[in-house]
Amino acid sequence: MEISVRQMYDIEENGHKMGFLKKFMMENAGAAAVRRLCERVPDIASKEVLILSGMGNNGGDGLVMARHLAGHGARVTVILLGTHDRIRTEESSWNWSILKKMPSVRLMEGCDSYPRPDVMIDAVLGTGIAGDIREPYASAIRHINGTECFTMAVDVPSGLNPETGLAATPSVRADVTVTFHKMKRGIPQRPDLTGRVYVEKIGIPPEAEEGVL
Ligand SMILES: NC(=O)C1=CN([C@@H]2O[C@H](COP(=O)(O)OP(=O)(O)OC[C@H]3O[C@@H](n4cnc5c(N)ncnc54)[C@H](O)[C@@H]3O)[C@@H](O)[C@H]2O)[C@H](O)CC1
Ligand SMILES: [K+]
Repeated sequence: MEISVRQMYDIEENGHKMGFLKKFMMENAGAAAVRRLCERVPDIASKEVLILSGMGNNGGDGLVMARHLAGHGARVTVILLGTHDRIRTEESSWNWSILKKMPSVRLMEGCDSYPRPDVMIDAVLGTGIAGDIREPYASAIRHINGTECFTMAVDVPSGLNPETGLAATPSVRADVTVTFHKMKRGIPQRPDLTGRVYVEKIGIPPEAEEGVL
């Protein structure tokens, strides 16, 4: 079943009000994405992974992935597309503060030149996308598309509108996309951008869908 972005936000909100806090959803989202990544890239411990994280919760999912990937022995760099004081949500800031205590993960706040990794994680933009892509997000997306390496998009390839299926210029072209809870209706419209799509449950109680679906 495909759902709208509005329905996804309402389900998330209901789950949060039930006490299944958004930070738990984010933890499960990042962990599920890493499990899929390890399936697709079995020798992850020998890999250089670059995570490009935006300032919203899509970026927060990327921060969770950084911690899990460090646990798997990967060499992880996170580029936050702004400064940490401009992170927009409590759950994402919370994950950033954990990474600050982890020398095993290289953290950068903004950057002039991007490292060239073996694996790229697109955690730039998710369901919060609105309008034309602004900087520094646009450059980050162009960088992702300019590398040949294996690319995983978190929730939706950045630039693709998960409601309408319309793709901004630029939009990420991913090898795989891991989306959360249920398929958002715009995602299956652009297999050329998403690559293979996995839909992962993130622990939201089914009761959170009552009155929404
Ligand atoms: N579905 C769930 O239950 C869960 C989803 N998670 C993840 O959260 C994101 C949605 O997070 P949100 O903070 O609402 O939005 P984004 O991160 O996608 O973007 C907000 C961020 O981006 C800026 N922005 C928006 N449009 C543009 C643009 N055109 N150009 C540049 N910048 C833009 C905006 O200003 C904000 O800073 C969802 O996709 C999932 O990945 C939860 O982690 C778990 C639960
Ligand atoms: K993304």
